[in-house]
Amino acid sequence: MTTITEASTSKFVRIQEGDLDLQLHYNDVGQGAETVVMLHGSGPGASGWANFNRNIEPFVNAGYRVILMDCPGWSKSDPIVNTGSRSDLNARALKGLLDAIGLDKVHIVGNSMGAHSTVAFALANPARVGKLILMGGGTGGPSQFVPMPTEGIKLIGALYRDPTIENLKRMMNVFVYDTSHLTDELFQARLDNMLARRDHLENFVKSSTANPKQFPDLGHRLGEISAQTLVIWGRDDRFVPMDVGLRLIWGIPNAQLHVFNQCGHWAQWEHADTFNRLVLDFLTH
Ligand SMILES: O=C(O)/C=C/C(=O)/C=C/C=C(\O)C(=O)O
Repeated sequence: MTTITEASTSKFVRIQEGDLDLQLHYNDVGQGAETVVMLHGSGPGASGWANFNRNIEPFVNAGYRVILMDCPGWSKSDPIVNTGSRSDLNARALKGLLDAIGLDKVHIVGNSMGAHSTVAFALANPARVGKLILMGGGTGGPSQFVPMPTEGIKLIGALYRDPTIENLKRMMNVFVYDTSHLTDELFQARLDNMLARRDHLENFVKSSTANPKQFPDLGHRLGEISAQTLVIWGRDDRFVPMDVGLRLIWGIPNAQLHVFNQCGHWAQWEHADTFNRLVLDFLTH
């Protein structure tokens, strides 16, 4: 069996979606009849590969084609300053990507910002979604219990403004429940990703200054989503609080919620084996 690597699955595509005209980077892995798109979160240095490296192979081995889209303004995709809804921007980018590579209908796993963007995509393109998996996100808007912005989101902001290893460690230590799994190698890889694209970091700060509400509250539209939806959360999420997940299952008619104990904002990584089994079972039945 050939080893799956970032380099061997790396692809670029030019998309034109209305006034959105840019080059996107994505990874295309496996050859299944059904496709799972994975959308990463908004932290500095995030990418599809960085967010989902513990999930790609199990999905491919289960027979799925996996597409990891790097959102505009992240990783090897083109830079952008975004002053409107970033959820809508990413949804338009995903539509452009799917059109360009000829995919009609996909399942989507969205992490945090990726989950906000998944909901925006499903609302705009209901016929093109199979099942949805929303993790640590799905809509912006307030928590009923936790002051916002949360401590995690404040640390992301600090890291974007001042991308040092110290600020990265401060953020990552709040990111996960069990920090003993955060290795120097992981910190270094993430720091390298961040510093490779200072233009992305600067653009994120410009975007958030121009429009602090990059992820609007889509709560009032959740009832329009008919797709079967699995919402996954970490009980100890200090970035996007768990009660946002309760709002999602209140709003989306065909939604169920799984909460991981001892889990922060990265369920797909912190509880990878259970996460993979749970999602693959949900996709199959
Ligand atoms: O502000 C929000 O609602 C969303 C925040 C995020 O998307 C944070 C995600 C962070 C990561 O997943 C990462 O890998 O940095």
